[in-house]
Amino acid sequence: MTRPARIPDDQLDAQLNPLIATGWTLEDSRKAITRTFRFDDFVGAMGFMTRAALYAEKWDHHPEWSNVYSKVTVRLTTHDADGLTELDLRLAQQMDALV
Ligand SMILES: C[C@H](O)[C@H](O)[C@H]1CNC2=NC(N)=NC(=O)C2=N1
Repeated sequence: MTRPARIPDDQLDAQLNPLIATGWTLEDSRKAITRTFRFDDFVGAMGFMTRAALYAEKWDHHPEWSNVYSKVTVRLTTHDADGLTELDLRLAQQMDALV
């Protein structure tokens, strides 16, 4: 399968703007974005992870994430491209749409 290329650095800020607005932050030398999602309880957090996981599988693009009770911390990057690609932006947008 063809993997998307890393988004050129001079285009990154413009493309990330809508995600920065919802709480994503750029990290790791501009190679990853992270956001912490907070829910009412563990069931809310697990429901989010379960729904997001279906998109991760469908798009063959998987988050790095951790869960502590009602909190889910997500880090998105494309390992194959060693940086951010459109797949990360798409998954981030989808996660935003789930909350
Ligand atoms: C073989 C398989 O398509 C690859 O390993 C996929 C799976 N999921 C992935 N997820 C992420 N976040 N980055 C990748 O490079 C990646 N590669």
